[in-house]
Amino acid sequence: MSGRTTALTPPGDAVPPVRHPEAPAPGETIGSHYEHCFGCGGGQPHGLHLEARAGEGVSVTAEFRVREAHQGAPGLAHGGVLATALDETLGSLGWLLRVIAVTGRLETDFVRPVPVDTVLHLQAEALAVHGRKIYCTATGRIGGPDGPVAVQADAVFVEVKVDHFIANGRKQEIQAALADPDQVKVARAFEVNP
Ligand SMILES: CCCCCCCCCC(=O)SCCNC(=O)CCNC(=O)[C@H](O)C(C)(C)COP(=O)(O)OP(=O)(O)OC[C@H]1O[C@@H](n2cnc3c(N)ncnc32)[C@H](O)[C@@H]1OP(=O)(O)O
Repeated sequence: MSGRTTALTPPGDAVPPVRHPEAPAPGETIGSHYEHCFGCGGGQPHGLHLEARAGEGVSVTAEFRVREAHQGAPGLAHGGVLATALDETLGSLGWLLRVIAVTGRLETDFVRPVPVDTVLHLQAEALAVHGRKIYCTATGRIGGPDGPVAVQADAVFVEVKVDHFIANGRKQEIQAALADPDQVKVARAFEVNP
C-alpha cells in the first residue's frame, strides 16, 4: 500500500473551487487543448470532437452525438466511449480554474443504454479543491439538458505542470507542440496562475 488517498469524496479541509478571473465567460466556447486530442481535437479524425462551453461558477457543458463508430453492442454506445466523453468534459474544467490537470480517478455509472444518433448532453462541475486535487462530477443526459441521466461520473483530477507532458509524452508530438507558440503560450499562462 502506498498510503495514497484516492477517495472521490473531498476531505474536510478541501476548499471550494475558484473560477479564474480570466476564465471564458458563461456561454463562451472553450477551445481544444490539443488538436490531436481524441476527445476534443479538431484534427483527430477518429475523435469525439467535443466542444465544451463555459457555464456558471466552475462548470461546463458539451454535447456529444453518438455515431455508428462509437458502438459497443449493436446500435448502442460503447461504455468506454461514454466514459471518454465524461472524462473530456471534466478535463475542460481546468480552463475555468486555469490549471493543467489530468485524470487521476474516474468512476462511471452507466444508468441507461445510449442508442446511436443520441445526443448526449454533458455537464461537468468542480466541487472542491485540496492541494493539487480537483474533485469534480459530470452527467450525460439524453433528450435534452434536463433529460434523464444516462451516464454519471465522479472524478479526481490532479494538477500537473507542462513538464508532465514533456517528461512523459512521445518525442515527436512533444516537439511539434513545443514548436507551436500558441500552445506553449497557453500552457505557460496556466502555470503562472493566478
Ligand atoms: C494540456 C491540458 C491537458 C488536459 C488533458 C485533459 C484530457 C482529458 C483528461 C485525461 O484523460 S488526462 C489522461 C489520463 N490521465 C493520466 O494520464 C494521468 C496518469 N497519472 C499520472 O501521471 C500521475 O499518477 C498523477 C499526475 C495523476 C499523480 O502523480 P504525481 O506524482 O504528480 O502526484 P502524487 O503521487 O504526488 O499525488 C499528488 C496528490 O494527488 C493524489 N493522487 C495521485 N494520484 C491519484 C489518483 N490516481 N487518484 C486520486 N488521487 C490521486 C495523491 O494522493 C496526492 O494527494 P495528497 O496531496 O493529498 O497526498
